Amino acid sequence: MSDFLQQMARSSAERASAAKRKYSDDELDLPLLPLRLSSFDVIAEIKDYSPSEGALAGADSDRLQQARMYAEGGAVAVSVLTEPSRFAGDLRHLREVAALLAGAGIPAMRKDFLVDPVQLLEARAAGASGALLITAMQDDNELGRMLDCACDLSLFVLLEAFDEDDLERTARLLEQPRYADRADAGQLLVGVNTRNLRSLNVDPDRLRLLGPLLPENAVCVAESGLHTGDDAAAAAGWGYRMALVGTALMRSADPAGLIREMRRAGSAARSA
Ligand SMILES: O=C(O)c1ccccc1NCC(=O)[C@H](O)[C@H](O)COP(=O)(O)O
Repeated sequence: MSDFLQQMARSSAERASAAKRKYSDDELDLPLLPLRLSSFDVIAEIKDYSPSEGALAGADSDRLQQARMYAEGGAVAVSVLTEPSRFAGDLRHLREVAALLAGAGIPAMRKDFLVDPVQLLEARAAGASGALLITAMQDDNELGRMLDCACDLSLFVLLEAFDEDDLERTARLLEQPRYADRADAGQLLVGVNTRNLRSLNVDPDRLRLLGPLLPENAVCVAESGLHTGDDAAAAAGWGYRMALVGTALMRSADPAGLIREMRRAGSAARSA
């Protein structure tokens, strides 16, 4: 595991032990929204700060207005960073965005470095309908425990890979009927993150190079460093059916228009 992920795993475990408690059925009884997939989709991210780019949200920026624009552009889901130490995230951000989006039928996803099932309960209690899990942060048993908890809570999962090894492990997990069924239903997605966790730069070539290793029985998501419709079209040509986009949308003067353009270009490339 890279130093960055090790650091994130340690601080995440500390947060998880502080979060350990029982969650009542009432707390978990919030709207649960499945992903409704189309030909090519965008998961739009709310991200106030990026370790590689610095501040993405100005002091006067309005998180809820940003989420409204994501909904207007047709985002399939909104990812909300909750990691506090390097991304200035907070569970409160997720709670606010999920409550707003529930009215529009758009699921919110917890984006963090999750290492303990209690953090999935926490996500659900904040109104999330999905969560990101990072394959490289856990061994198969630990990851299985997280996936089982997510299935029990009916959360959709974006299972994130950084390299060939992660994708091989993912393919083995997807041989298990429980996870294969979730993947078939489009509720277990497989992501490829182009971020190099040593330099923190993105490596756009990774999407192309790992394209042939994408599992056939899952919807695959191109993550990090996508900025334009052309980027979405290229990803679609390599076998991805979704893009996870944060920085470009946080910086755009017209996030709804950019989401529409990425969806259009990705979808056109898929049908070409
Ligand atoms: O965003 C970063 O600088 C970063 C650094 C180290 C590990 C992860 C990082 N980002 C998490 C993500 O995966 C992205 O937020 C997500 O894929 C969206 O990427 P982008 O569109 O490039 O903001």
